[in-house]
Amino acid sequence: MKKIAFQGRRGAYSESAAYHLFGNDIEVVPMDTFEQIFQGIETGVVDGGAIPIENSTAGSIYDNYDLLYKWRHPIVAEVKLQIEHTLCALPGTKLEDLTEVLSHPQGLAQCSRFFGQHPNIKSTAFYDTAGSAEEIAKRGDKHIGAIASAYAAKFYGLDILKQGLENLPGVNFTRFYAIQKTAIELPDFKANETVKPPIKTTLLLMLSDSSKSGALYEALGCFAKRKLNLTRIESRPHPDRPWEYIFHLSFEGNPKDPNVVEALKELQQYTDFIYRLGSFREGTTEKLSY
Ligand SMILES: O=C(O)C(=O)C[C@]1(C(=O)O)C=C[C@@H](O)C=C1
Repeated sequence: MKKIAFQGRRGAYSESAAYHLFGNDIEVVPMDTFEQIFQGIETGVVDGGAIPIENSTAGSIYDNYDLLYKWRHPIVAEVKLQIEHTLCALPGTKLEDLTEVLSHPQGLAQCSRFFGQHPNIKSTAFYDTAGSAEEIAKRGDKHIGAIASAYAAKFYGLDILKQGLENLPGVNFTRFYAIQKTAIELPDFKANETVKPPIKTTLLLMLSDSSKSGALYEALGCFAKRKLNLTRIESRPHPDRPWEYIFHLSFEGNPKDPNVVEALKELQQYTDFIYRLGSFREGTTEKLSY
């Protein structure tokens, strides 16, 4: 059985992502930090990992962008999960009893409106959503609540005080990647065949002359002129070259497509570093399930 790591405690959203990405026949391995997932894959302690990369309202999970650059483990799959947060607390607690609510910073950001409406409740960052549910179950304090999944609330024996706590109920999604030690074999490219969902490719790149005006525009022209659809671009500071940036760029395209091969060849003229981090099927949108 494959061992798949995720950051957090049992019941974290990333655990649900692990099942969607690798199937139900896996052993999930909770880890304290994202870096431990990458390390575990490197040393073979686990076979793969499920990592969040961005939320549709709160934005990028920068730690994972930086770890993808550092460790270069290939991305092999993607899923977009609809995240539904609950406010949970010890059995018998009422909303009026709460003075503090713990959760992962992303969970707090995605539920910021709740704190705006309840200025007397303090929000406290904790290292993951399910871990915050576990923590309040351990502390046994009726003044503290947690923001976590309904599954986590049940798992740690808590009551659900409110459901759909996210700022935009029904439209709060987090995109997750599956990473492992080796890349997957891609389907062959056939001209005039529409593959659904399409193959996406993610690259890391650095521009060779970023001080030149239009440098990024020219580099991206390689995709535009071949009608290759860019789906995401994120820039992150280089870890040891001040004011230089690493671009994480995703586009719809199979590297076996000659059009993609040409685009990447042309891109080399404008970059002094390109690395293909992965090519995989674009993720579908799914509901939480454990
Ligand atoms: O804390 C969790 O449950 C996680 O899986 C982490 C995480 C994240 O880092 O974005 C995953 C999905 C939600 O967006 C909130 C938190």
